[in-house]
Amino acid sequence: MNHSLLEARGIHTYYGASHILRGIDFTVRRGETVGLMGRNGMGKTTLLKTLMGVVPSHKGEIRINGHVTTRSQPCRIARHGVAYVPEGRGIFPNLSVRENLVMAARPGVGGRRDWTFERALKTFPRLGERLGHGGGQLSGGEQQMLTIGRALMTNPDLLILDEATEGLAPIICREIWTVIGAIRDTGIATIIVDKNFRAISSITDRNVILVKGNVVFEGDREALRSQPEVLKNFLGV
Ligand SMILES: Nc1ncnc2c1ncn2[C@@H]1O[C@H](COP(=O)(O)OP(=O)(O)OP(=O)(O)O)[C@@H](O)[C@H]1O
Repeated sequence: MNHSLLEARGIHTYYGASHILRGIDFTVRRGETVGLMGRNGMGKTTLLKTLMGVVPSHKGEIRINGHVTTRSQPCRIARHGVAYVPEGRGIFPNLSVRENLVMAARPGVGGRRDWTFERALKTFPRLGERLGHGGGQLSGGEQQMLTIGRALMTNPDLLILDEATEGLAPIICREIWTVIGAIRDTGIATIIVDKNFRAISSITDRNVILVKGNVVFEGDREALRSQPEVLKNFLGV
C-alpha cells in the first residue's frame, strides 16, 4: 500500500532550451504540510506548475492519489483532489464574494463534502462580512482569503499555495498563517511556497529546498533550524 498522496520521481522540466528542473524527487504524504523553499528563480513555481500539469515534464513520473498524472491536463489533476492557488490571486473580480465561493463548490475525491459555504465563512469571518461585495472591491488580504476559500470549496486532499502572503501587511499574513495551520489540522495536505521561512517552518512537517532545479535539502523544522549553514547557503538568511 502506497501512503503517498503525491509522488514525483526524476522530474525534468524545460522552458524551451532552458533546463529548469533537473531530476527532482518530491513526495507529499496524506495530511502532510510541506514547505517548498529556495531563492528566487530556483524552480519552485515551475515544480508546482509541473505537478499541476500546467507545464509538461520532459522526463519522470508523477502519481497523485494513486493515478499516474504525468501527462494529465490541470483539470483532470484537480479532479484527483488537488487545489492550486497560484501566485497572484485567482478570483472573479466582477462576481460577488458569495458567487465566487459558491461557483467553486464541488465534492472531493470519493464524493467528500467536508467544506461547505458555511464552513468557508466560519474559517474566514471577514468574507462573511463582505458577501455582497465584488471580488475586485476586496483588499489584497481579503482577496487572498477568498482565493484560499475557493480552493477549499473544491474539497481537496492537497492544497498548493504559491506565495500566499506575498505583498500583504504583516497582520494579514499572520491571519493567513493561522488559517493555514487550521487547514492543516483538518487533515488536508499542503505544499506552501513562501519567502518567510520562519513562518513556513513553524507549521510544516517537512521542508524541501531547491537550488537550480535540484533538491538540496529535505528535513523537518528542527533539522532546518539546527543547520544555520543550510539557511545561509541555500536561502540567504
Ligand atoms: N515561462 C517561462 N519561460 C522561460 N523561463 C521561465 C519561465 N518561467 C520561469 N522561467 C525561468 O525558470 C527559472 C525558475 O523559475 P521559477 O519561477 O520556477 O522560480 P521560483 O523558485 O519560483 O522563483 P520566484 O521565487 O522568483 O518565483 C527562472 O530562471 C525563470 O527565469
